[in-house]
Amino acid sequence: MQIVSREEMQAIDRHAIESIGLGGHLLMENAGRGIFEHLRSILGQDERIGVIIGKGNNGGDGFVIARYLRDHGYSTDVWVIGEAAAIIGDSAYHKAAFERSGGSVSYATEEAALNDFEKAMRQWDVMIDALLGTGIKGAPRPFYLRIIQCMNKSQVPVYSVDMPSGVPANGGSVSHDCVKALRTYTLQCPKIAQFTFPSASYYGEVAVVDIGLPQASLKAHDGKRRLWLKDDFQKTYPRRSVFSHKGSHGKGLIVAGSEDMPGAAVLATRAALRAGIGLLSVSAPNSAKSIIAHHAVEAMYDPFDYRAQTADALPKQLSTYDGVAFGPGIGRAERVEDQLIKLLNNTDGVLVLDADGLFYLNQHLDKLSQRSSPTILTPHPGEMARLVGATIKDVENNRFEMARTFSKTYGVYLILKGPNTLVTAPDGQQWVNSTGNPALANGGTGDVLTGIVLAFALQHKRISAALCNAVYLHGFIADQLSQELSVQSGIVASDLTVALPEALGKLLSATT
Ligand SMILES: NC(=O)C1=CN([C@@H]2O[C@H](COP(=O)(O)OP(=O)(O)OC[C@H]3O[C@@H](n4cnc5c(N)ncnc54)[C@H](OP(=O)(O)O)[C@@H]3O)[C@@H](O)[C@H]2O)[C@@H](O)CC1
Ligand SMILES: Nc1ncnc2c1ncn2[C@@H]1O[C@H](COP(=O)(O)OP(=O)(O)O)[C@@H](O)[C@H]1O
Ligand SMILES: [K+]
Repeated sequence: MQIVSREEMQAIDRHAIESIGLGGHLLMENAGRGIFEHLRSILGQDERIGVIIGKGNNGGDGFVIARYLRDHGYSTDVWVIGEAAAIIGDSAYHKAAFERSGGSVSYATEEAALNDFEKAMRQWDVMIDALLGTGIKGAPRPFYLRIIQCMNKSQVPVYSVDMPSGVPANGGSVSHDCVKALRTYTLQCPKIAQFTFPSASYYGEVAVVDIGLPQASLKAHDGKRRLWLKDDFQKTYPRRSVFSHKGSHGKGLIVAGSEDMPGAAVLATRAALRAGIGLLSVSAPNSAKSIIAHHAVEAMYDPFDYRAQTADALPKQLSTYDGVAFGPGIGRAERVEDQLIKLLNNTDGVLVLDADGLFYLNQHLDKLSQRSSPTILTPHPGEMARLVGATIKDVENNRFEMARTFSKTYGVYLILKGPNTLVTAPDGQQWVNSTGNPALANGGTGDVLTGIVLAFALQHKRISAALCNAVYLHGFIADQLSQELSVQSGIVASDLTVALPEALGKLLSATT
């Protein structure tokens, strides 16, 4: 499913109307009707519904919804925020259809009308927010802002059309009030704002409504951002040949752990083994080795002198591995920087950099472009901020743009973690993960992801599919555990490694 910017959505609509010849009022009919079909399955017949309509096309969708609600016997109260004369084009077409069907409209044009509007609002059980959609420019103007504030204050559940009003479709920083929706009905394509912060926090639940935009229009303005779904996992997950052997599924090395953080190495190791890696070695200081060995008996050990303060503090035979993951629990020391440089210069296979393995990377970014085999970085927003010299807020506001620029500049695969983890390939293609929940918001879950990433990168045909599947499975395990236990806390990283095979089985056998 394509994720779009404001400009792409407008260009897609324009293409459908001008090049394909679909009328704008037809798309509006599809939008309003589609949302109505969802609403009728959740609204009680005795509920009083307020429909709040702005002067653009988002408001036009509101007129269609109001017509269907009325026709199906729902008590419907329609308010236009603005003058009657401001409703033009396709929206005026549907306003006329609504009125000719017997519907009536109230108008709130200025502050003086606010009292009446608020009085009407007190009668409502539910409201439909068709005030502003993708067409918003800047912050809502003062009167619209007052309406938005009234809506939020009222505590009446809000169902937003396309976007929670006030939210800019491209996300970014949002310092004004926006409608806080209980649910948002996204029209055809999710917008970037649904996956950046703080804009995402206004959406509530999200349902996608197909409005019949032609594939040709979607393809003509493809921003190369997609949502990665179960179906994508099932299509791309590699099935094993009966003739395969341990050498067929990748030989990996995990450089992880320290005296203070042996657990990170355990988690990454167990995850890589459970995620099906053929052969796995671990490099860790002697002080951590026995703990790791105790918890992951299947792994081998590639020893080196961890007390060495130089790049010699790495196994000698790096080239014998198909892939190396570096970072979980290694801590910060001069030696770590030396190790990073050696890995960047000397590994021929896949290189995964995570956690403190990323700490010194901002000093050595030039080395990334010189690598000829895939480099995968797995930063959380704090680590990303350090890599690009920005604030965490900047990263959260502009995840898509920032990740794309970084991946293209340095030729790396980037997994920018957090809710809706974003995977970016060196050519700029992006995929948003659709699994995971706050059960993952605790220490060690990132180490598990690193293990799965390494294992999948060595088993999939395409690295991008491997990474999307790794984050999908990681989130899916957490979703399964949260569902089974009915909690989103108390699930710890090692639970994920135990639950991995069963979750994978469910994922592969589930029908979409
Ligand atoms: N045919 C199609 O394209 C289809 C579109 N569809 C629907 O249309 C939506 C996009 O419609 P849109 O482009 O008309 O923009 P919309 O979100 O209604 O807002 C624009 C209006 O708001 C105003 N306004 C702007 N900024 C403002 C501010 N800061 N504060 C206050 N007001 C502000 C602006 O006024 P102006 O600046 O022109 O004075 C203008 O009147 C889209 O989300 C989807 O729901 C579907 O029906 C499918 C077919
Ligand atoms: N609220 C959330 N919803 C979904 N996934 C989350 C959430 N919070 C954290 N995660 C996921 O949990 C993992 C945490 O990784 P990280 O921050 O590196 O933790 P650690 O370094 O302690 O292992 C990431 O995969 C991240 O995407
Ligand atoms: K809206």
